Amino acid sequence: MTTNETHTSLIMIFGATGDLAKRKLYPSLFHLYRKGKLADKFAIIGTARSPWTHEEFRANVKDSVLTALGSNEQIDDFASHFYYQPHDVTDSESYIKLRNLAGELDSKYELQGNRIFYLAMAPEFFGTIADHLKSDGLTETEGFKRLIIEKPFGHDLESAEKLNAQIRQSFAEEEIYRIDHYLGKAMVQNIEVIRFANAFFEPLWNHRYISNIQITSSEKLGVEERARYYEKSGALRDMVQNHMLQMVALLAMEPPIRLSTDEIRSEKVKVFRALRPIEGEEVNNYFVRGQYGPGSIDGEKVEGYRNELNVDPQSNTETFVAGKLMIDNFRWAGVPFYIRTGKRMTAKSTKIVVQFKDIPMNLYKNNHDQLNPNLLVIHIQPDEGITLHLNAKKSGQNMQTNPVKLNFSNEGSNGINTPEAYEKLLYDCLQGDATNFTHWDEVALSWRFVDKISEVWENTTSSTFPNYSSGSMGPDDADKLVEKDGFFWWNVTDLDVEDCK
Ligand SMILES: NC(=O)C1=CN([C@@H]2O[C@H](COP(=O)(O)OP(=O)(O)OC[C@H]3O[C@@H](n4cnc5c(N)ncnc54)[C@H](OP(=O)(O)O)[C@@H]3O)[C@@H](O)[C@H]2O)C=CC1
Ligand SMILES: O=C1O[C@H](COP(=O)(O)O)[C@@H](O)[C@H](O)[C@H]1O
Repeated sequence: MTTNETHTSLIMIFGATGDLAKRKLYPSLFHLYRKGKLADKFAIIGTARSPWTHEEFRANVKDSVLTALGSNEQIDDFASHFYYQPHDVTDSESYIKLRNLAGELDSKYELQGNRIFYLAMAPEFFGTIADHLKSDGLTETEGFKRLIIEKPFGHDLESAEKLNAQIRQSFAEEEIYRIDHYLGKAMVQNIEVIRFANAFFEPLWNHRYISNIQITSSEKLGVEERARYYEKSGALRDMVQNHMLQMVALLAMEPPIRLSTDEIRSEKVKVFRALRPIEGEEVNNYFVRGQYGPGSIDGEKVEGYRNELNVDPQSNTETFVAGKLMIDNFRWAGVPFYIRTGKRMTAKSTKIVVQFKDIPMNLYKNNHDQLNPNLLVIHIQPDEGITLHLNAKKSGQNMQTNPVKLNFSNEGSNGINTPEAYEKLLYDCLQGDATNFTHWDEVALSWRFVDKISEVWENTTSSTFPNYSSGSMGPDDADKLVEKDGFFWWNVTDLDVEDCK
């Protein structure tokens, strides 16, 4: 469901002085404002412990927009909608102050009692805030009330269940918007369109014609200042439980009977239910973990993970995961979905490669032509687009083949598209469209899958860490994982849309 309406709401941001708010949320809100999607009837209340005034807050918001977008047109008008209330999440009294300010702004901007609460804070506070929002009367409102909740949603299934039960005391499932920012990326949203709006893909989209699917999401950055969180999370919880599994679900799901939130989510849930559980001794046959050592990125020397700030020098935390997922249903029987993700790799790149099966016979082999497999490459970031790798005839008087690439480049959006993803998702929430947010059932099933793997990894110290150099594409075992099935990882750095023209 999407419309181009403008929307009226109060947005209350918990964690308003933090990194996410500054780098992603304020620039996204500014974009929406500039595009006329927020109209004049909106107000933002920022809250955190820092004792800022409204003016200091507005100056920070302007600064973050200027830094991210370099734009100052309409910035003063935009910033005038921002208000700040210092507040400690555990202190009941300050929720009363927030409630009073919300009431005042409701009348001033004619917000019809619509409220979005955005929890951009450390996850240990999510439950407490949700409790207070109800007990201190902030959710008693005449309009809609919606809760946007950042990742991670729990640390494992048990903690996620507890958190879910707690927030469900204050919000109904349809009022909860669990963010997975990959679901806001243009080309992730395009997966469904590519599959379900093209006559020639859907008939081929199954085990008869697809040999394997590879999803790579590599980063050049290391752990940066996030070691306190990352040491307990690792790449499996940080990237696989959410973003990687969500992409798998979109690639593997059945066509929904209609494009409604419930129908799409229900098809994704069926994929998670069909995921072959990997546990115990099987884990190391299906999954490979890695941790970066020192190396060089863009010609600059960088430290290994164990030397990063706040990281245990003996850390057993994985900064890289490669895995083979099997979806045990009729459509996907026998087709491996390979995933890999990690920090400090060669390139910042997210790509999906769908490799089709070889044709039954090569008629051109007398010319010693090696036929390349057909590939569909979906470029998620930094370049956005689609490439089809085909075989065509070489020009001239011969019957020789030549690999060719048909390319669609999503012009005008070359870069890391995270702010745009937040913009889309914020707008979806304003519209009450939860399709691109994760339902509790998806979260629960993906934790159930991931927990079995982390159980094994946490109970066995890796004797090989660090096992890949910064600036590489991960440990050798990740290559072996795919090679033992007769495949290899397609080189994502050779597959850029620009290179395919
Ligand atoms: N940063 C990013 O790129 C991403 C972040 N996320 C998620 O977003 C959330 C926020 O992350 P991030 O912005 O990086 O975190 P930060 O540590 O930068 O910000 C935390 C915020 O919480 C406030 N805060 C801390 N303790 C309290 C308290 N007791 N009462 C009230 N406010 C408090 C801090 O402000 P003050 O000190 O003034 O109180 C600050 O505004 C996390 O769940 C994270 O996992 C998800 C994806 C990417
Ligand atoms: O959620 C997260 O995602 C980022 C990667 O996001 P991207 O949009 O830049 O691809 C990752 O760096 C971070 O560790 C993780 O928490």
